[in-house]
Amino acid sequence: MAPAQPDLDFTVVSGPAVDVQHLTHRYGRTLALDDLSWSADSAAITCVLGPNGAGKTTAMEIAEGLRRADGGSVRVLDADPWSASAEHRARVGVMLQDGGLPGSVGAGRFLDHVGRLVGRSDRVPALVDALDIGGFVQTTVRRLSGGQRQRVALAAALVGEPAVAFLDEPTAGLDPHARLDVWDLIRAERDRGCAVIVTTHSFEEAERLADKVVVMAAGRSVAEGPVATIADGGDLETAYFALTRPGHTR
Ligand SMILES: Nc1ncnc2c1ncn2[C@@H]1O[C@H](COP(=O)(O)OP(=O)(O)OP(=O)(O)O)[C@@H](O)[C@H]1O
Repeated sequence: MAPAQPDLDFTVVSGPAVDVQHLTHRYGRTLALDDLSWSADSAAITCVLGPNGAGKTTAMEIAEGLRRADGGSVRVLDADPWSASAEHRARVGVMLQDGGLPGSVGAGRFLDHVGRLVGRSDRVPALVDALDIGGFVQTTVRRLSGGQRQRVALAAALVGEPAVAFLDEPTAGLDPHARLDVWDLIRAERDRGCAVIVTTHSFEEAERLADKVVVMAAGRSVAEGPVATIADGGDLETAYFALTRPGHTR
């Protein structure tokens, strides 16, 4: 459960940390988002589930301020992420699906660089420890395994102690130990007050982590709520298949 009193000051934010309302987005003739609405609270983990192509990454990119929606609105920490200030962006952590890390830089050097950039070098050692990065800090990013690279990308997303963190499939391809480390870290971020938004294809991950689940299909939200509410006495997997089968409507 989320703690009642997070230790960060979020007094400037009223309502949800992330509020997506009636978003639409097209890529040419592909309708990627079709009247999508959902929200995510501070001090809570929101897991976004949905089939390939459901629009999860598109919605995240819009909320991160990397892409502009065709219609609808998105508010992150009470600001429009597309036109938000540098100060706002510094409060938002982003872990992209393909990492976006510089290949020729050592993992430790890269994290040190990001830590200095956001003025939180002090956070780097704890993240290196929590994600078991110590064994490969000297290795250049391009020589890291996929799972190691992912852990570095996650550390980089969290080093600034963000108020909102968007994590796109943070545990995909990780070994079971690393996955537990990442889950513990995500819970710790939630417990200090962060709104953590995680896209995943893992029912186990959603069941173990989520304070709230958003199920997307064909560019829309087809269910939103705690796992127990969505599963409705059954399991999440069964509910998911019923909600996301082709032709399903709310
Ligand atoms: N840059 C792009 N150009 C054209 N079409 C795109 C682009 N990005 C996404 N799409 C299309 O938009 C739709 C939504 O894609 P998106 O990547 O948002 O889905 P997703 O739910 O994140 O999928 P996955 O689970 O595979 O990561 C898909 O039909 C996809 O082919």
